[in-house]
Amino acid sequence: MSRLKSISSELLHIIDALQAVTNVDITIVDEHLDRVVTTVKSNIESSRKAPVNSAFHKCILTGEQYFIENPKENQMCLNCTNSADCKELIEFCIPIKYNDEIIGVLGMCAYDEVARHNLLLNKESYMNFESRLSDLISTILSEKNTVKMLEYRSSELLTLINSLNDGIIVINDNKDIITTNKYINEKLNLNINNMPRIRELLTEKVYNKLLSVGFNGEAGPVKLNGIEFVINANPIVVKGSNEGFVLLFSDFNKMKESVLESNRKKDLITFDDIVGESEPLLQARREAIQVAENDASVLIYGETGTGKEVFARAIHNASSRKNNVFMALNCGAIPENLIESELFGYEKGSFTGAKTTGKIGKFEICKDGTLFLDEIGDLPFLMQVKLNRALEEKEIIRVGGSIPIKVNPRIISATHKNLSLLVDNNLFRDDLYYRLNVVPIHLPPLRERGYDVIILSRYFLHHFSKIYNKDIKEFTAEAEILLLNYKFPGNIRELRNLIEYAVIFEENSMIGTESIKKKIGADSKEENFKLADLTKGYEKSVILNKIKMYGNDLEAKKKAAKQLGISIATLYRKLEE
Ligand SMILES: Nc1ncnc2c1ncn2[C@@H]1O[C@H](COP(=O)(O)OP(=O)(O)OP(=O)(O)O)[C@@H](O)[C@H]1O
Repeated sequence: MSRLKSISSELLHIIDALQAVTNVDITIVDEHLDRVVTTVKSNIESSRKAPVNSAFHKCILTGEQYFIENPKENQMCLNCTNSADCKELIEFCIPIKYNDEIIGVLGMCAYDEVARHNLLLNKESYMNFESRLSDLISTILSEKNTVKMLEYRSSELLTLINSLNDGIIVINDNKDIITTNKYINEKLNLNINNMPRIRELLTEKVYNKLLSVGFNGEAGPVKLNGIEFVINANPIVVKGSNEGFVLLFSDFNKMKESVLESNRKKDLITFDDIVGESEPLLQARREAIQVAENDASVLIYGETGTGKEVFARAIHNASSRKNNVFMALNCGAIPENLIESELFGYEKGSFTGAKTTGKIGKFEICKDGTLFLDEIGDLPFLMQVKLNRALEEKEIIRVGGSIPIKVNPRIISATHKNLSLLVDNNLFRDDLYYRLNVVPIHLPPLRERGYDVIILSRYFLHHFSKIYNKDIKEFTAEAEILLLNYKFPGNIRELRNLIEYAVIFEENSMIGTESIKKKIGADSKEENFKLADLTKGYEKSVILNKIKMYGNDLEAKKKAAKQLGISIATLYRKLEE
């Protein structure tokens, strides 16, 4: 549709008014010569296109005005396709411009002598009318565009809020419901023709909570129509004044479920995923399996990278809480002033930098799940008091809030520090220590796990070969000896990174010492690689391999020793070297 046609009703008003003043007939055609509006009553005149090569046509082509006093004889009209039937006694064509473009023509035509006389008399003033006419039409078109844009934006917004998987309720300053989306209508059985007031929809407690924060913050979870919602209110501010509020209703269980889902996807770790056969690891594994079933607090001791979080996840996944959330918080990695809000959440605006909506803390998110507090030895003293109180009373209060919230997460904590020493030196509260240390589990460092280094190395080799699409299936004997002799201060994490590196850079079909040395060369001590040490390490790995094959009891070990042609005493001595 041409631009002029899109404003035809407005144009009709204009030409009616013009005709009343000028007493001449007025026609407006668009750039295709289609008549958009006309005051000419004759059906034939008003319905057909303006003729080709007419003054209208030329006006569109040139953008010039044409005043034709004697249409029948004028040179201009000679080629006009309508010249034979033309009934006009005089004609004046003014181009209509919009953004410097000719989008049509306004034509004034007289069909009787009185009108002709009128037009002639006012010729000068009509000639000056062009720019005002264009201005008028530009204004109408711009307004039309704005309205169109607003209509588009509003249906765009409506489509957007209706496609959300959260509920939206918009209320005005009087707290009347103005707009709702499809989701909340369905979940709360709302009828758009008979909306309750927001106060009737929410519980009194939640309504008052939102009111107390000026409908600019979070409330809930609240059960509405059987669903638990967390409500986030935000003001709609127009030129500095509050015109209403948008309330976002999020399904609390879905929020929890999404954390669960990401946990599940990330690593559904079970005890079967804990690789290793050394006695200290098996011992820790046995204890963890035993304690997993009940809700006792577990404190896992171990150096960095020994698998404390892996154990915590395996315990959670073997417990009755496995279908609830598991969350980890590294108490040593979070600035002291943020730990409390991370653990307990905060109300809107409780501190500089706090989100305007407030935030749920980890305690609340995994209130029925497991909270893993890593590096618990780094928890600031004041937070130890608060944590102890939360565990004792099974409730928390958000930072900046006053309402107690019931929570009951299982706590698994971990540390690489000697907590009882910290307690002796008054650096860790004893009451919290006893609460957390119900079942202590000690994870051995890799250097005390003997042949596990090789088992883990092979496990990671297989894992990364698949990931990097490499056909590397084993290590050379020298590479295994090198691994057995290295001390791995970063434990399993370091070993894992080392094997990943070696898989990426190895060009042969077996991982050799070169790829490994490239990574640990700087950290490893030269003497580790003296021939005597390498031989010892190799002997040990061969013996451990046999033990793995025959078993760990005395009879099996005797059999292994016989196979290797050494006495049982030599076997033990070589294992201890
Ligand atoms: N028994 C295991 N079998 C396989 N992989 C393991 C095992 N234990 C740990 N890992 C891997 O080693 C890395 C370190 O493990 P994790 O993060 O659990 O250690 P951590 O003791 O919690 O470390 P930190 O004290 O630094 O937080 C991870 O990549 C983990 O997947």
